[in-house]
Amino acid sequence: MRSVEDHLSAVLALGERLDAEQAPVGSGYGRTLAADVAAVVAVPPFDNSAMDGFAVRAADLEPGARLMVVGDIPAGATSVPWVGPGEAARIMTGAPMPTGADTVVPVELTDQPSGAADLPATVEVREVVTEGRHVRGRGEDVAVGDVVLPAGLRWSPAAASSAASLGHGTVPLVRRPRVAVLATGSELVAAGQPLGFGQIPDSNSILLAGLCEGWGAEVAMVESVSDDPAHFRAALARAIDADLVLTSGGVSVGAFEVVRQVVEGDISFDKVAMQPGKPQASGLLAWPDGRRVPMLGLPGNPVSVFVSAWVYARPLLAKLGGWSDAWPSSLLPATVGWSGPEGRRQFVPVKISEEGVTPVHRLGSGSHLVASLALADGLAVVPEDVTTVAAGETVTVHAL
Ligand SMILES: Nc1nc2c(c(=O)[nH]1)N[C@H]1C(S)=C(S)[C@@H](COP(=O)(O)OP(=O)(O)OC[C@H]3O[C@@H](n4cnc5c(N)ncnc54)[C@H](O)[C@@H]3O)O[C@H]1N2
Ligand code: MOO
Repeated sequence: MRSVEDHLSAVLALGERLDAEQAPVGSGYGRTLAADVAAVVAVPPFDNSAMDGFAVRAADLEPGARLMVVGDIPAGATSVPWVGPGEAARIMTGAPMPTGADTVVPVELTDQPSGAADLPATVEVREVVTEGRHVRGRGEDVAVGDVVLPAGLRWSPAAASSAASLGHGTVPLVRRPRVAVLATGSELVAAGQPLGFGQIPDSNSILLAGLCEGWGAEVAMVESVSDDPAHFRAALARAIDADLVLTSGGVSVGAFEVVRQVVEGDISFDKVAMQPGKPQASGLLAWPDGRRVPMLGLPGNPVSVFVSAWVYARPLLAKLGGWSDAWPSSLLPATVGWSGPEGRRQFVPVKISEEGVTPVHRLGSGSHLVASLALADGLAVVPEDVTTVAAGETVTVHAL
């Protein structure tokens, strides 16, 4: 049997980071910045006032000083007056500093009323401030040419606002990986539809599509197909634009394993030393146009799908999309004991609480226990050579 690490290496070898394209700064959240972004304008772009008040010369300031008001400077003003000795200009927050002035006295420290008021002829300074106070200098945050956003940054609203402030309208973002999800099984019925004998609701396609979207991929196609090879072949042909094809089911050793029947050869079928998730298919699909596209064939059992997606699909998508595949873990005590298989790494969906971790189902890591998955906020990992976990023992737990 293949180790989890060996299978992960094989999976990660299937793809490279996708190309980047220029995208408007206010779009593409979750995608990865492909190149360093430097400031093309200074931040702030000009000396401006940090307060509503009066721009003055510090040399004129003393309690009770009365200054001549020579102009009004709202934010957005395209010209500014000259402020000479003994003079002041009314100025608003964000407005450009007038030449001659070096300091701003907030309106509250003068004899003038706050709020909408006519421009006064003179202003009396009641409280003195130090030279340069309340002036935001050009480039004091960032100078032109400074690299502020490093390549590899995951795009976010904060990054977008920063890029806009640095003078950019577009930035190079790695293309979002497009995923095609194909759930196989003749027993599958769409969610909410009545079940005939032997039928079950298709939950895997919903699970995989949602997980991939949450990790930052674009789900380009979600289909449920029967175990008829012709149906599966036709569905695969519709997935031709995907960067990753994810299937569920049909990879084991039964008589009607549709995924195996259609793609074995290009795709390899392996037994991986993990539970759940033992049968795994992976490889490059060969499209008629000559392109080779990664495919992961996950086992059909719902918990196997969940675990396999977290352990293999998530890092491969991270590699395609250019973002980090870090998966934080911590050591936490088990609140109850459980057992696991010998020679296979066990992944147990758990609930994390103050006391420690508790399997979300009394049957532990059983691969068909789909209903309680929703309660899991962690995946406990029990090493291959450990077959029992006792209450109070610590286990490694990944956050979900
Ligand atoms: N003789 C052996 N039989 C099996 C072995 C083995 O080693 N020898 N391995 C078992 C393990 S472990 C797993 S996991 C499964 C994987 O089988 P498949 O990937 O071929 O999956 P299916 O047989 O198609 O389905 C398994 C199970 O999951 C249900 N299922 C499938 N698709 C969905 C879906 N979209 N939504 C909800 N549930 C789904 C399906 O009805 C089956 O109950 O093989 C074991 N057998
Ligand atoms: O390995 Mo299967 O994935 O136990 O259920």
